[in-house]
Amino acid sequence: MSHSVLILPGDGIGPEIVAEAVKVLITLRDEFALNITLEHALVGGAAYEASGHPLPPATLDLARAADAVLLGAVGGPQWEALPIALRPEKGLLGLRGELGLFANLRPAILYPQLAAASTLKPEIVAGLDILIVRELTGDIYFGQPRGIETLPSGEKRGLNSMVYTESEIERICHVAFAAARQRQHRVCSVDKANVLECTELWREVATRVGRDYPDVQLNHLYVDNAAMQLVRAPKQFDVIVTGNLFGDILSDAAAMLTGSIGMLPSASLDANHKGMYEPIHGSAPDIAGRGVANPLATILSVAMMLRYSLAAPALADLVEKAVVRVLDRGLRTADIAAAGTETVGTAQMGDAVITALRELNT
Ligand SMILES: NC(=O)c1ccc[n+]([C@@H]2O[C@H](COP(=O)([O-])OP(=O)(O)OC[C@H]3O[C@@H](n4cnc5c(N)ncnc54)[C@H](O)[C@@H]3O)[C@@H](O)[C@H]2O)c1
Ligand SMILES: CC(C)[C@H](C(=O)O)[C@@H](O)C(=O)O
Ligand SMILES: [Mg+2]
Repeated sequence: MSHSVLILPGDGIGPEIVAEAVKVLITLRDEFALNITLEHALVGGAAYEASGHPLPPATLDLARAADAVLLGAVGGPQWEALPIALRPEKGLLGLRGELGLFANLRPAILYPQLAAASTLKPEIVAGLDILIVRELTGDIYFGQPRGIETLPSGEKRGLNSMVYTESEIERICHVAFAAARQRQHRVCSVDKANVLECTELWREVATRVGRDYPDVQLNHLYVDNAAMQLVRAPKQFDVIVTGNLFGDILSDAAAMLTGSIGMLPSASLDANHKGMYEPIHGSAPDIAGRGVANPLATILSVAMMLRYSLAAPALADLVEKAVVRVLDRGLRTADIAAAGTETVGTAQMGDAVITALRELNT
């Protein structure tokens, strides 16, 4: 069966890193019998420039029709003065919300070859393998009411609402517990139940769902402690399940444990395994256009796409093995290179992954 994949390069380094991931998809299509069709569309700032909206209806329609979406990154300083509703980030949030992509899987794995690239001591991070399960369509990101209003005094007030329903918490917790069953059978639920009622409910529901998984050990941490534990002793974690905002922040922190944010892929899934796949990093305006960004997070996102949406787990393994092989060979983009050592550019890294894929096929 043919699967359709929509490519949304986005802004900044998005087009550069996505180009390498598309090379991987095309190689798999042409040389490894992966039955896919590729479509391209605009999202984010690029779409705003072309059509006045960060998520044009045509892009949303294509995304709805696709089996999987590959997204680079959105945003940039040139769009920061726009109203929130027209900002590039709204394009991304619109896709997540409209497609119902509530389950965001963000694995943080330390490749042994990159132990020296982590800012933490090697013994703290060696063997690290965490899965952050971030709820992606609720919380303060989507809660109502929201906005900036002017009070009778003339002073302005900004407002966002942290909102979760029981069913939203339940379904993401089931994703986390099911994932833990495939791993180390441990779930840490992260909240701020000592202060916020919304997350008091989160803890209650997580505990209830946990009773369906007696073989999985559940513990709870407040988010401030969880942030501290992530840098103190990250290997204590197996699966972390948390809300949209805490998951956003904790996953960037987890990224640095692995050496670079340029290494972390993600999958955002609906209830039927339709998914959007993107690196967890942003459009990196500081390095955009220079051909130096690390494409591996995006290429590893393709591996997740193969596994979760394209029913091609063997090819997913192959892509991951190819990434390991280029790391073994010592290829390093600037973000994962030790000081003073040789680096490769975005396209060279992508080409090296393709070479490794072909070698692994023989
Ligand atoms: N999913 C997304 O599309 C997404 C995610 C985060 C931020 N953003 C947007 O991106 C823009 C920039 O945000 P930011 O600077 O806070 O975060 P960022 O993730 O873009 O960059 C943070 C730092 O990491 C570096 N970096 C990121 N990706 C890299 C890669 N692949 N290779 C090498 N280095 C990399 C950048 O150079 C920068 O120094 C903002 O507009 C923000 O809203 C988008
Ligand atoms: C760009 C922004 C909307 C996004 C988020 O906050 O979810 C990003 O930081 C991410 O982690 O994917
Ligand atoms: Mg983020």
